[in-house]
Order: sequence, then structure tokens, then C-alpha cells
Amino acid sequence: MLRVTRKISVNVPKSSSFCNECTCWGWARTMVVKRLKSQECHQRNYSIPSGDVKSLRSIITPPISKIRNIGIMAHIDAGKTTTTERMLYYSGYTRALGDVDDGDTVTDFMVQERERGITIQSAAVTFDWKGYRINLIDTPGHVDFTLEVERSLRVLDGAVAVFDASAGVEAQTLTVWRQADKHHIPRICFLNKMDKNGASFTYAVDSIKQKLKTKPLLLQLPIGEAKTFKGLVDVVTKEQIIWNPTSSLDDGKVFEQKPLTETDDPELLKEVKDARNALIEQVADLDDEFAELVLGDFSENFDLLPADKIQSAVRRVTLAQKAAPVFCGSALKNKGVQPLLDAIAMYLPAPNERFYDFLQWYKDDLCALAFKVLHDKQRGPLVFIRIYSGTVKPQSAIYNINKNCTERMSRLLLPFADQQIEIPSLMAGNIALVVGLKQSATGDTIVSSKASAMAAAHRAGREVGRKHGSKSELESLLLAGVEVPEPVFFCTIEPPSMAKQSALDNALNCLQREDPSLKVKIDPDTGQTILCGMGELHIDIIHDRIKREHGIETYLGPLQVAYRETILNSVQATATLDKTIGDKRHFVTTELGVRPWVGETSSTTPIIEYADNFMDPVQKDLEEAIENGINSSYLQGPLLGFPLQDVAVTLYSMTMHSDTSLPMISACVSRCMQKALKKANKQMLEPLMNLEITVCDDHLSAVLGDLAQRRGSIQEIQTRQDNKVVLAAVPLAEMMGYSTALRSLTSGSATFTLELASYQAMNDQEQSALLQKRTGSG
Ligand SMILES: Nc1nc2c(ncn2[C@@H]2O[C@H](COP(=O)(O)OP(=O)(O)OP(=O)(O)O)[C@@H](O)[C@H]2O)c(=O)[nH]1
Repeated sequence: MLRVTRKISVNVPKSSSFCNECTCWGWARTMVVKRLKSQECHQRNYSIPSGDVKSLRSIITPPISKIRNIGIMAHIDAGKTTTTERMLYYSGYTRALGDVDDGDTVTDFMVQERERGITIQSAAVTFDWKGYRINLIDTPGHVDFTLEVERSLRVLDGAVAVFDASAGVEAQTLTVWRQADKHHIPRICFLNKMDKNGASFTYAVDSIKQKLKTKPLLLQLPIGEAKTFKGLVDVVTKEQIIWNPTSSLDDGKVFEQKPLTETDDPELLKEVKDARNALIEQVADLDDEFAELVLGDFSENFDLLPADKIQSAVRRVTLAQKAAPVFCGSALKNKGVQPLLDAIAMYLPAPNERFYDFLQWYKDDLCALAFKVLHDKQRGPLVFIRIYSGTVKPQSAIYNINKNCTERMSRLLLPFADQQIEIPSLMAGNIALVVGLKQSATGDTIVSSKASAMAAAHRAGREVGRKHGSKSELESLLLAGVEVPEPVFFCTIEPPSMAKQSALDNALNCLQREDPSLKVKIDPDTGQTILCGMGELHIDIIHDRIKREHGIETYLGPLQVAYRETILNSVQATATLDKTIGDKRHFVTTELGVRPWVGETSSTTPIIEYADNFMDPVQKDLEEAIENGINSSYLQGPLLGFPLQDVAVTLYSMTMHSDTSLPMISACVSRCMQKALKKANKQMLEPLMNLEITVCDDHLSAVLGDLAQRRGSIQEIQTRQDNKVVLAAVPLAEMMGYSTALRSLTSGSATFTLELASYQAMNDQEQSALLQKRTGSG
């Protein structure tokens, strides 16, 4: 693993507001000390005194008010990884950047991590900055994974949106920004790549204003742009921060911070003063307490307004999501990341400043959400959890509400920077990595015991006036909701050779635990493995991950819609099976009926009933054999072999020879049920999707016209700021390739989410066309 030698500087002055001196964990400082090259003694140095592996073991849990659980949201290539690496470096936990002494980089370390079967950035990484514990949580890159995005947003308390300053708001950021709006997550903006040709602070800020419909609060102004970018001015304190003004060392740890004066740059000073006044007016408009202060004591001269008053007011409006503070820099050129870290601590919320309604039900009992499962080659599944209330301890039992099981966690780790540190306990507000949980999967809710879950359920029941102890009470305590959407697409997946089949099975098992919306089954006729997923992209990514993470090149069959089948009338059938195997005669005859079942919700498992005169009691093993027979027929409908929905089965009679084996009974029941189903009036059901499209006015009519051609029915058109939100129901079969179609209809400006609403009956014409296409008969 990573070597523990760390490069630190000595004699760091304490006075600066950007100094990270106060990150004192009382570590034994047993590390190797190297002096930085060409260090100028009059300049401030912001490298952190950091510990080695041993000292990291003594890290303490900070108070909850000092924890920041944040995500970094960015369009592809905006600089999320570079910014994260700089954060780890400046906070003192990696020795990567331009470590010219021995050429060791974070990338090397990442490769090592990958070889061990895990990457630090796959879920969360923890580090400390000036006494704050920062947990950076990965937000999934692909927003088509609605479930994943929602889950990761659920564990964030705040977010940093990173932009390419030459491109402004790009599509991916726009989409995640909207999701964050939905989940009420406070955000700050970082205009990265200020050094790049074409970088424009004004353009990027305008684009935030226009496209994100938020109020940007300019807390910094850049000094120079593109090639001339060398630092920034803090608008609140009017201090300029210039990186590396004289030193040849260019890792960004050294910078100069001093008040901007008339002699430095009169024009820039005027700009900063104007920006400060504008900021004060803007914040006063959004915050009554600040408005009172401004209008009272400082109405004549904003210059006298203390910086901390402005900062507190900016924090309040950020937490209330009335505006988003804007910072700038160049992660690649090592400029602006330390002030960004300060901003995270200063302006984003602590866990106890967020409202979670379920906390009142758990009080001080443990309540945590498993938000990611990783498979470590050595240690097995590692489960990332966010603790909302209570304390987690290793070697203790936990109860998983989703799986209705008790599990034991063997070890508790903190994903601290580039290492995983074993810890004795962890409290509410934190992110932890748990070893030893065999069943828990992404999205599961974890509490201390079943009794604790029931107690919370009762409290919740009282709150919402439900009947105590009901199943739905317990379900209401599931943090990520109970709904794992039904996969609606499927395709076959094949390994390159039969020898790789078991490796593929293993890879699919691992992926399923991480991603509950992925289902895998075996085609009963062909024996082929079938992947069932939520969308085209979902299946694509799974395919790619099997290759990248498990080294197996697989072949996918064509993508198909997961239809279902049902029946429209009641029918009865009888079947007999009579076979002699060896000296034993297996004889069984049965009579059963199938009928349409109407319930409150649709049923994808058979409803099985026994007629009064059916043998009483039915032996347990016989009952199992009968149910096995029914279940196997239920998975293969009579029209195209899709699973059945909403069918009830009644067993009327059964006679058998005493030597008849249970598998023969199952086979006879299955055959009888298939006979009955064939006789019934059959109906194909197709997945109907709830579609939500966010589109600007200009493209609305094109989008609506296209939906009409896709058999879509518009349910509502809402207005969200300057955008329209179209809510529609559309058959999934019409949605193949929709992301490409929508992109070309709207020049990439619209976004959409798609989720299963229900299965609906196809009309005669569509059904005939489908049967004709699949079987050649209508
Ligand atoms: N000029 C310039 N380039 C940068 C800056 N930050 C990142 N880059 C470059 O932009 C490219 C993408 O950077 P990453 O940090 O990988 O961006 P990302 O957002 O993590 O990218 P994905 O993981 O692909 O989404 C790389 O070539 C970086 O070197 C910057 O501040 N200035």
C-alpha cells in the first residue's frame, strides 16, 4: 500500500485565516520531515502537519457541527478528480502533486488501489481540514441511474458544483443540479480552469444565472484570466490571494495573502468594492436579519460592515438554498483549492443543520443507510454507511430492515484519505466503511435491533396516525424507500467461453449487491443468462463494468422490453402423468382452474387457493411440490413466454399412486396449468412509464409533438422557473433511444427521467403486431 513518508513544512505562522494549523488531532508526529524546496520564509505555507499510518489511528470523532458530508457535482472533465486530489493534498493526507523528489503520485496510488479491487473514489473519502471532518461522497456520473443518484443525494448534506470556466453550465451539471434542487441540497459553485484559454468568469457566472436559475453570490473575483490568471480576491475581506508569486515550487501550497490596495491595482479594487456592495445588497434582499443590520448601523457605509456578519448571512441564505456562493480557481495549476475548502467548512451545512424527519422516531438509537457496496478481493463486501442517529461499534449486531435479518459487523473503518483506518466507534453524522455484513446491500436501512425498529415504527405510527405494528409502519422507516423499481429491459449476456461462465456469475453477483435494480436470471429454455436492467444505459454500464472491474469480455444480445402476460377469463383443465421409471410407477392426475385476479396492487406471484374438497390437510412437501409446479408455469406465459401477472390458481383435485415422486407431481401441476392458460383468453401487458421532461419553452412544442408519435399521453405541464416540466405516460417500447432523440430535438438542453408506472394491457392491434413480429403469427 501507500508508503507513509509525508512531506511537511516547518515553522508555519498561525495568523492567516487560510492557515490550516488548527487541524490538531494531537497526533504523535513521528513522520519524516523534509524541507520544501526554495521555500520563502516570509510567505505563508499552508501544508498541513500530517501523521503517518500509526498516528492516523488516533484520529478522533469531531463534534457533529464540524462534519461536512458533501458531494462534488460536475460535468465530465470539469475537473472533479483534479480538485479532489488537490483537496487531499492540501489537507496533508497525500503526497502526490508534482512530488518531484520521487515521482510518486496519487495516480500511482489509485492504480495500487485498483489492483486491490477497490478505488478510494468509488464511494466516499474522508479527510480533515482546519478541524473540520470532510466526507467527500461520490455522486454517480450517470444520471440515468435515478435510484443511485437519489441514494447518493440522500447521504449528502451539501454539494460543490465544479464548472469549467470556459464552458459555463454543461448538460450533466444541469441535470444533477435539478436533482439537488429536488432534494433541497445547499450548494456552492467552483469555477475551475480559470487558467484555460477562453476562461471567462463573467460568462460562467451568467451561465449559472441563466441556466441554473439560481442567484450566484460572488464571494471571489479572479486576478487575471486564462494565461494571466494568478490568484483571486476575497470580495468579503478585500484581500488578494496570489499563488506562488516568487517561488519556483509550484504545488500551490505557498501563497501570499494581503489586503488589496489602491497601489496594487486601482481598477481591480474598484471592481471588488462594487462587487462587495452588490453582494451586501443581494444578501440583504434574501435575509431579513442581515437586512435589518445593514439598514440600521451600516446604511451609510457598507465598508464598515464586519466580514463575519456578511459571512454568517451568506451561510444562512446558502443553507436556505436561496442563493449559491461562487468561488474560482484552477485545480490543475494549484490555485484556489484551499479557499474552496474553507468555503466548504464555512458555507455548507453540518449534518445537524439538515432536517431528517425520521430522526425523531429513532431518538438516540442507531439509524444508518447503506449507500454503496464495494467488493474488496481480500476482505469481501465493504459496505459504506451514513449514520443518521446513534453510534456504530464493530463486533456488534445490527438489524437490516430491508432484508429483515440480523447481521454482525466485524470491523469499522474510516475511508480516511488514501487509507482505511480501523476505528472503535463512530457517531451520528459520519460516513463509515463496515466489514463483515454479508447480506446488506446498497439502499438498505440499518438499525441496532428489530426491537429498536419496531419501537421507531410505533413512534412513527403515532406521528402519522397509522395502526401500530403494521408492515407499512416498518416500511416507512426505510431510508431509501422500499421501491426497487422493476427492471424493464433485458438482454442475454454471454461469456467469451464456457470456462468463464462461473467468473461471470460471480461478477454478476457482486454487481447485484451494489445495484439492487439489476436482476439476473436464467432463461429456462435456452439456459442463457439474462440481464434485466432499468434502461439502455444501465445495461451498457453493467456490460462495461464486467469488463473493467472483472476482466471479462461479454457479449450482449439485443435489448428487449420486459413484457408480461395475463388472462381475461376463468378456465379449468385436467392433466395426467403416468410414467414408470425402474420398478416404480409414477402416476398423478390433477384438476385446476385459472382466473384473472384483481387486487389493490398487481401481483407478479401466483395467488394459490385450494378448493374445499381438495385433500385436507395438504402435506407440507406435497404443497411445496404443487407450488413449484405453479411457479414454474407462472414464469412462462402462453403467448410469448413472458412472466404472468394477476392470475389466481385453484386446485380442485389430485389423485396419485403412492410411489409418485414430488418432481413428478410438480411436472403434472405445471403441465395442467399450461393447458389451462392455453385455453384462456390471453392478454399481453406492456410497461407503461412515467416520463418527466424538463424543457425550455422554445423546444416544448417539438417535444410534445414527438411524444404524441410515441403513444404518449400528457398528464400535466408544470412551470419550474423558466422551464416547463412535462409529465407524461409512455409505453416503454416507444422509448428506445429516447435520450438521443430528445438531445437532437432540443439541442441537448432538455433532461428527462423515466420510471415504471405500471403494466398496461396492449390494445388488439398492438398485441397482434407484437405477436406477428415475435412469432410470425398475429
Ligand atoms: N486547464 C485546466 N485543465 C484542468 C483543470 N482541472 C482539470 N483539468 C484537466 O481537465 C481534464 C479533466 O480533469 P478531471 O479532473 O479528470 O475531470 P473530471 O471532472 O474528474 O472528469 P471525469 O472523471 O472524466 O468526469 C484533465 O485533462 C485535467 O488535467 C484546470 O484547472 N485547468
